[in-house]
Amino acid sequence: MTRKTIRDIDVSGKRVLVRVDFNVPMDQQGNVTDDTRIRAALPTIRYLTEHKARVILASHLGRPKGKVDDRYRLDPVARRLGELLGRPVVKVDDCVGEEPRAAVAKMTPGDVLLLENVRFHPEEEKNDEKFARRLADLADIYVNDAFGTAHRAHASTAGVARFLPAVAGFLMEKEINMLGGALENPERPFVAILGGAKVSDKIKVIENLLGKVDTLIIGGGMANTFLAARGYNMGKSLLEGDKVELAKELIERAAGRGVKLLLPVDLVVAEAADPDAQPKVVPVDAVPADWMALDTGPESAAIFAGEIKKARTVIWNGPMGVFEMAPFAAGTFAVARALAESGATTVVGGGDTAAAVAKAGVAGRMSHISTGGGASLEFLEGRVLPGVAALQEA
Ligand SMILES: Nc1ncnc2c1ncn2[C@@H]1O[C@H](COP(=O)(O)OP(=O)(O)OP(=O)(O)O)[C@@H](O)[C@H]1O
Ligand SMILES: O=C(O)[C@H](O)COP(=O)(O)O
Repeated sequence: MTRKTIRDIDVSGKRVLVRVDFNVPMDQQGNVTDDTRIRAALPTIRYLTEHKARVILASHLGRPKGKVDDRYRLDPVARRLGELLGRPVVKVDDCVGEEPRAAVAKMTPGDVLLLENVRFHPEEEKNDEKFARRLADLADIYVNDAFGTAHRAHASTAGVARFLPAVAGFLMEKEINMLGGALENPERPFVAILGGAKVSDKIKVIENLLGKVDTLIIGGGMANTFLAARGYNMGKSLLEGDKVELAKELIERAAGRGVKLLLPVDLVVAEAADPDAQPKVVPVDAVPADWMALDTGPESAAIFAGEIKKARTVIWNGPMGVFEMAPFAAGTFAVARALAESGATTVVGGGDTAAAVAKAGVAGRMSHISTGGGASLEFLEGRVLPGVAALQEA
């Protein structure tokens, strides 16, 4: 799945429309509270400005449902981007029509312009051809650097590529190389760790990974359904009763394929998911009827860490417990530290998992933290993302 990138084309003097994913969290006052995704797009923007392109950035923010909504305007993003670039970023109040056209006409090589939220137009999410053409009319070249939105077949992520030479930015390239490299060509042993709340979100990911990994570690809320499939009583734990049969099948499939499947052997349980709860550690066969499992226990964490340290490639999606609450964070932090110390190629996906790695203080020690939530999950399912498929093959 190799795609052409901005290195492969001449951008000098050209108007380059760059789809970025500036869908970032903001506070009530409209300040960007986490600029990770803006920083992640800087290498592409800097390369283009240094190579004298006219850089026209497009993004969505939130889900304004096809209408102008002041809460989802991109002005705070333009301010933050200007600070990070150390140069002014012109922001216009629409993404198509007269105002953007006039602003683009005024640009000189090396300038950066940010268009308004593309989702203020209902045509964006419908991947409307006319709307895609109107976006394309602003530019000579299209660059997709929005990996986080590459699983959406929208006008600015896919449709526009029909009308312009379409290549990947550096973030898109890195995401494809790191996630794709781990999946397609991993150094072995290859270990995948899945956690988070629910099995149902990640069934296709499990199925795809079972054909690729040497070891699959399952923790977090989703482990409860697997433990129930093994016959344990999970008390009041979060559990998907309708997925227990499927979990049994997946356990059998792992065995049939020679994949080592590791589930927790002990759990941190409490009467409620409460930061002031008085938790205790129990073996998996001793969850009290009125209690719930909220973290992977210390013995499990040690077993998981031992397996991770033997690995050469590790993919991780989904925390091992309710890490947002201190009494239930130890399992997740232990796994994060094991990745940091493993010496393996470590690829982390998912918004909550990325937050957990940062909270554990080891974000800088991962090989790659994906900027995609849904996009990284769909990638791990083995799907070709529409935003990637639309780009020219290398
Ligand atoms: N044992 C558990 N019981 C209940 N909830 C749990 C348990 N273990 C983990 N969780 C919850 O799972 C959530 C994270 O799961 P999710 O699958 O959404 O992760 P992610 O894929 O990294 O994040 P995102 O979906 O935001 O990209 C966390 O909020 C965490 O509290
Ligand atoms: O944050 C994300 O996952 C992406 O920006 C996509 O947003 P969406 O789920 O609203 O399409």
